[in-house]
Amino acid sequence: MHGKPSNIDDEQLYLTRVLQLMDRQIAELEATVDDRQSEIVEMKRHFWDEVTVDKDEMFETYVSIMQQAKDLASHERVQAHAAKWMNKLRKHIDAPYFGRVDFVETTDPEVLPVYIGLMSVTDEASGEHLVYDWRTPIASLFYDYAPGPVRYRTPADMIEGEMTLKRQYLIRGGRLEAVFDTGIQIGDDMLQEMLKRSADTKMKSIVSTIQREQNTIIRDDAHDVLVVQGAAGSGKTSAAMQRIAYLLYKYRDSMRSEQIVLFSPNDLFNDYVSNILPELGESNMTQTTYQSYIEHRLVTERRIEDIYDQKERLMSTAAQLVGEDIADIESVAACWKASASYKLVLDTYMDSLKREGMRFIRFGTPKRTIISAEQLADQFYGPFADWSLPARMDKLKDWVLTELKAWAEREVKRVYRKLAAQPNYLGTDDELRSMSRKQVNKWLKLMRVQAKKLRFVEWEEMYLDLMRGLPTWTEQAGVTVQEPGAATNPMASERYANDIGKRTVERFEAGVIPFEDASPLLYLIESVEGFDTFNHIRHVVMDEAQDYSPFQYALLKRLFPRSRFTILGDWNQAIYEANRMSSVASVEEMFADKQVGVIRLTKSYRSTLDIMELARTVLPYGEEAEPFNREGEKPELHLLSDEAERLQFLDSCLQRMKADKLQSTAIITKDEAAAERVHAQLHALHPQLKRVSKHTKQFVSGQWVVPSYLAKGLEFDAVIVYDAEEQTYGHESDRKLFYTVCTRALHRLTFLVVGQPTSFLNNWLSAIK
Ligand SMILES: Nc1ncnc2c1ncn2[C@@H]1O[C@H](COP(=O)(O)OP(=O)(O)OP(=O)(O)O)[C@@H](O)[C@H]1O
Repeated sequence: MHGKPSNIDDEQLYLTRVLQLMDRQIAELEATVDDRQSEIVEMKRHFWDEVTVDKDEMFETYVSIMQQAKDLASHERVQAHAAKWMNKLRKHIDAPYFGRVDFVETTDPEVLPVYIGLMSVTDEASGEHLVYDWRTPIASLFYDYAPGPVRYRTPADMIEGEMTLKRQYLIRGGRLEAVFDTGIQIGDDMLQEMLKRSADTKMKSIVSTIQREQNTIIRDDAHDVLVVQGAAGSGKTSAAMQRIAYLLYKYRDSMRSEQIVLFSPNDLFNDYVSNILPELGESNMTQTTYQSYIEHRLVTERRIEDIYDQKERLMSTAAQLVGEDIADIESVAACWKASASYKLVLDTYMDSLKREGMRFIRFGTPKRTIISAEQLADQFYGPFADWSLPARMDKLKDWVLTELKAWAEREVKRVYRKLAAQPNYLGTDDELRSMSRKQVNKWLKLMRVQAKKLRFVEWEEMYLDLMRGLPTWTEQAGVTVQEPGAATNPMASERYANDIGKRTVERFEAGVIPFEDASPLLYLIESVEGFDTFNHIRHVVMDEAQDYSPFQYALLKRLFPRSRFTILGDWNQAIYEANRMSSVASVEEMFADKQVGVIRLTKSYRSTLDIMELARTVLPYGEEAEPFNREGEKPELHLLSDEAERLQFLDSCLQRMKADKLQSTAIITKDEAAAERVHAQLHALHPQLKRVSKHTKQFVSGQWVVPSYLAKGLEFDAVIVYDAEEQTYGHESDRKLFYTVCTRALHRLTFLVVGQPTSFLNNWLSAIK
């Protein structure tokens, strides 16, 4: 492009040119797709006609078949590629670009206008790049600089020059609706426009308004582990999604979307973010949760408690102890079992297993033992004793397989003799042999699977051995059990260890593996069996990373040894006191053997200025969160005389939100029981009202009742905090939970209170008096 469009008419002409080119390309690709489709159909129909089948020349026949198959595959590849490109053009033709920078390279006086969009558009006839993909190196100028001296890095070089213009466009349905010339930040006007919008059902991409600090996250390539601490609503999740799209573009020849894994808090959140990559023209990555990995890996008949059940349990025991001056043993146990100190206890226990303590499961049929538990232990602690634990397991497996084979040979003969000795005629000799083999193979097959999967250890029983002797093991490990933040006290420690051990045994006996025990149990199993690894995974993204314990980090790190990590968290929102990495510094320590980068996002985009200012008073000592200057309704607090009046008021709130056409409203209760109650009471009047539970899989717009901890990571146009009283949010440990709840609101925040408002609101209430 020579000569730059400088006024609105020129811009209109440029857009028309781009649209015409895209239209032409779509038409050409359509023709290619259709042609190839008919050719493929023809080739498939006449595949054998084209092959020369020559009985005497088998090699020639083989070559001929291979050639035909190769031609077919090549046609199919071309067709798939053309179809993909065509769909991309169709998708982006409504708004082919959103930004432009004019760049003059130091070594060349010509002005290069760089239009930036979601995909590149090139005029192949002239070789001109009419639109650059937002992920190209030159496009980074748009996100990083104001007009003036600039530079960007290409794979080969650093290019320097000057930016003479920075412009943004609002294009909808192929029509140019607005043009803004912008300065340092990507137009505040544009961002205001974006942020004023209603919360949609799914998270949206932010490509056209990525901020400079977010761009450093998206394009960072220097670190193996990138840790992002970002205030609530600072765009951590959004930036992470764009980062994945960026990496898929940059490494398009070597990285596929399935090689990227997103660990998110739950299925609902996974659904919430599932649209972004397809919107950006990429396939979705693998999305999972830590719980689903644990459930896949721990083969057990017991129910594995998840973090939400644990939270409910801890909230209810804490509520029972309000005002009492005794330690909450449930909370002490949950915190301690997620700590590095408990890991030392497990390591000590594991060390002892080298000498004794392994519990094995016999091999055999229900009636007959083939290899007893004692024989297995004799091998493990006898001939294999010099090897490491995983090597011993491997050797034991081989030994078992050999023993089983020998048994099977003996058993087939025995069964055959038994059948042959029967007075009734059962079949020919061959038939009798085959019957005997079949009978034995049935058991052999089962036992071989058991051996190959190393399912011959009673792991849960061993874990309970550890629990029964917990005070001793703790002492041997040289650590103490203590309340979080309390001073070391060996007497109290022994009592705690004893109590914790007993309670754990009781829970296991009741058929439940508590959440705090699931990761340690898996750690025990994997340390002895050898660790599971997913070597093909290239990148792991952990969202809500403050909610993972050191144990979980250690497991994930080992699971993905060849992967880079993007770790996003907000330590202000660490609502699982019992299960968390204490700080960004501890994450850095965890990955001390890798190149770690830390980025802090302090600006918050989600909520209005008033909501963010309120949130800041809830957490005065938290990490900085600078609100984006967006006006809205002031947060409200309503004092109500009783539960009946609260429900009545809620009913009118819901009606108002509906009349105001808000797309999404959340009534946030502290716990699940309250959510169930509110939903049951209001459902008749508001049949559209839905309740979120940990089993909810789909995020759709509308009116919801949500327990506090499940609202994490999500956002709503309006949030009504159902039970904002001291009685509910009265404990210091609820402060971050309350902060998290308040920061879910984009435009409106309402507190309902029966009794005394929570003291977390005191600062705000005195400020607005
Ligand atoms: N650069 C941006 N342009 C437009 N919108 C943005 C930008 N950055 C963030 N947002 C919007 O701000 C909101 C919050 O973003 P996001 O959910 O990614 O933040 P977060 O840091 O993960 O939040 P939290 O930790 O509170 O869950 C979203 O609505 C997102 O679209």
